[in-house]
Amino acid sequence: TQSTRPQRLLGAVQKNATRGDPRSVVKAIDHFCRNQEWAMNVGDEKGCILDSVVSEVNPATVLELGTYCGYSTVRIASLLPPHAKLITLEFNPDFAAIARQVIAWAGLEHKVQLVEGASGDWIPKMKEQFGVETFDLVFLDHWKDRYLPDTHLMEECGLLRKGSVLLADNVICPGTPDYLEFVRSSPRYKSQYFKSHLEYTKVEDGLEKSVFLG
Ligand SMILES: O=C(NCCO)c1cc(-c2ccc(F)cc2)cc(O)c1O
Ligand SMILES: [Mg+2]
Repeated sequence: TQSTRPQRLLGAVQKNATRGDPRSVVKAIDHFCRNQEWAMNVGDEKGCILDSVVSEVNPATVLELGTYCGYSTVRIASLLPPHAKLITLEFNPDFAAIARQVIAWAGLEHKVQLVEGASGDWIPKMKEQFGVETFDLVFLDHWKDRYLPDTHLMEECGLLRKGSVLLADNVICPGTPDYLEFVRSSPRYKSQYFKSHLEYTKVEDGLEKSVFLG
């Protein structure tokens, strides 16, 4: 039976990365995606921007929407302080199964809670299920048409505080026009665009960093 691309990506990690070494996991995935098969990880170029925002925010609580194979989960979790928590939501069970193994290979299970299901269902349950007050950082990288409704939902559920940072992938490609228009025009957000490229390509893409002003 045929393997899937996520399964082949996991194989590349298990073959080429060192257990317990997050940087080697990131390097192995980037090498696989550049040389064998493109995959929709945030990638190395946008990944460096992600790293700098994570380091600047130094978050105690992080929400990632869209785990895929766990590439950005590993990048973020490897930069978190000792007792910080990252909750990552993934709708696709096949992606989630691969991501769990990638995160485990990196030795980061203790920092990461991977939740399977729809963001729209789980966001309202965050406080009661995971004892979360508010998120210091949210990385949006899931279905592009869910960025805006989920941002409204996070506000309504009191999951954002003054200074919470939203960092959104793919605001140009595939694009999130309604989200971009909202965060750039709303008086409740201070937005900034980080121009980059679609992972492993020369196509323009970028990250939008938006600070919630309360
Ligand atoms: O759909 C995406 N993520 C949610 C599902 O896990 C996604 C898609 C693409 C992409 C795909 C096809 C193409 F032609 C161009 C871009 C890129 C990304 O970074 C992404 O996050
Ligand atoms: Mg993406």
